[in-house]
Amino acid sequence: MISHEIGFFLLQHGISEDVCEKALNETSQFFRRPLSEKMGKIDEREQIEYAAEYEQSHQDSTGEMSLYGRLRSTNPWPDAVQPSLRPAIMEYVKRVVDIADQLRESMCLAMNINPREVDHLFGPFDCTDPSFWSVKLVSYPPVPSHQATTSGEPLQGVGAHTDSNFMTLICQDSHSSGLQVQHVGGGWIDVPPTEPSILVCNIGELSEIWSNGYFLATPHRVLRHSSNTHSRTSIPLFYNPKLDAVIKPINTDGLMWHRCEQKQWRHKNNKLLGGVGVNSFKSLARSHPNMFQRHHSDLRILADGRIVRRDARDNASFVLCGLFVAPTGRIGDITRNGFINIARKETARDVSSDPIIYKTDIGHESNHAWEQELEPVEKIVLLGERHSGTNWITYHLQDCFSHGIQVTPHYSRFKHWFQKEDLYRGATNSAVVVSMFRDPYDWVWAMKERPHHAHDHIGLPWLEFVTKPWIGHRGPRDRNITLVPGMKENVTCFSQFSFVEVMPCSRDDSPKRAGYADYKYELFVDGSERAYSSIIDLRRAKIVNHLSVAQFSGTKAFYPFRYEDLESNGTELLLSLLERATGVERKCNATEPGREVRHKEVPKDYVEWMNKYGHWDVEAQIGYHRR
Ligand SMILES: O=C(O)CCC(=O)C(=O)O
Ligand SMILES: [Fe+2]
Repeated sequence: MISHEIGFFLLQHGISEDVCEKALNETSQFFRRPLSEKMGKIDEREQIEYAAEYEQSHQDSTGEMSLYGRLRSTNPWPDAVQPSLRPAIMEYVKRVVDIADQLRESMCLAMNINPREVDHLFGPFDCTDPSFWSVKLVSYPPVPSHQATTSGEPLQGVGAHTDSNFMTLICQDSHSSGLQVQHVGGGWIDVPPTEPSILVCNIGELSEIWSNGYFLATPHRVLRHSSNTHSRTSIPLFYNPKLDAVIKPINTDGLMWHRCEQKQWRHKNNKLLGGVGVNSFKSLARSHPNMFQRHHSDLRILADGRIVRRDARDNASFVLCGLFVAPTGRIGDITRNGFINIARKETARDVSSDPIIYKTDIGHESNHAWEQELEPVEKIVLLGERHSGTNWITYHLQDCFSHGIQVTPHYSRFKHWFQKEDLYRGATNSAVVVSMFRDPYDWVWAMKERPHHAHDHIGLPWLEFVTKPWIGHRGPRDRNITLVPGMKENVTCFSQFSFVEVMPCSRDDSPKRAGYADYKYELFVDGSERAYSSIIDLRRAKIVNHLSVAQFSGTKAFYPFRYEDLESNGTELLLSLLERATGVERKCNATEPGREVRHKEVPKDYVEWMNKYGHWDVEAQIGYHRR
């Protein structure tokens, strides 16, 4: 066995080739059916998943059903549209599970242990408590010509991941390629298309736990090559011990091998879980977060992969896989804790009330979740406009977390500015973002008193300040840019703004003024070179923009907070959310609750003006209302 560095190998299996071929043919026939029959929609890959069937739900010894016990269910086969699918796949599963049983014996022998010592962890195929296998029928559509890049770069089929189960055996397409395995150096090795007489085998995380690292779960991915003219079909069989089995490391003292370093991509929160049931349930929740949320709305997954019942606080708001999901499904629902729920776009289609995925599903969603699982959280980012308490919180968070993770006021741009998803793509792959807001009456007044960056607004009486268009002027450098044809369109200004997004564009046109920083006015985010008509409109756009950061692909968790709540409730909630999301333990004390926030003393007619002209629909999304 050579699975210490790369847990992948090809196996000449000896089952009748007919069995694999039939299963592959039935699978590709199924995926050629019209969408209505497949009950899904095409994305990077289409998949349909079946698992070991159980007669009835299982009660554990305490009389209460374990949470993962919900996995015990039956499979809805598409017998009505393709009756030949079920027997072909079940025959395949049975034969491949048998091979997996034999491989498991070989693994025991390789580690000098008696195979009979682990028999109790696995169950015969046809019994009431079988080994918990699952099988995926997968089809990766070819790259459509309009998506093909000129360089022929492949598209993603499945992002890099390790399998969480014990061992995976795959009968795959003999024509179309795509599967790749990562070697310890980080590069990728192609698995060539293989004949049906071959099974591609790979070690899963449970084997890694069991063998104490002797066998390694190895990252792999699937690419969609534009050279593939047909869909690539594959049928991974995920072999597992019994659902109730708990896998513990064996004693490997007598074994000699070169132990690989823990891979960098394994985030410390992505713990290897030895319980087969909890591990499988975690995998389901992470691969299909939306569906999990829909069918198990009383549960939630913690950052470390454990699934628990919600407690009272979570009824207000919770984080699933780094996404904010509103229990009410509404956007901008403010909770007592002072943070808002933002419902992420739903990409999953509805499934029946069946608690487990046995229907065609969308690959995209699961790919995304896998990537999240593999990428460590890189940084805590703090965003917020001027005068929103961001400095205080940045220092506090640096104090608490810098020993374990970077805390920074920069995301795609510095904290105050409009954020843009496609800037620095790749540079920030996984950030936990804290976005701060301040009471609109106090914020506008504070800006009036000290308009950082907005030098043309210094020293104005309040009415003039709030009604003056939010616009600056360009300088000689900017004017030169406009004189050169094509330059304005191509130039990049400071903070990665384009020319039409900021005034001025050139750093030389942006003088500093003591106490007011450099001169800079942001224009409309839509690139029309229009200015916001006042600070109120700028504020509205900024709130919308900073909330949209929750949807950025690099945002793994998003916590909007009102400055006033942090002051009066203390920072305990924020710190515990960040600990959960990053896995880094704080080295500081939360601030004490009970600090009174004193609002600014402002004239009555200013309040009336704000009541009349503030954008209260958007303010309500972050929990601010008319006085
Ligand atoms: O399609 C394949 O060949 C592999 C798919 C895979 O890695 C998975 O579903 O875990
Ligand atoms: Fe896999």
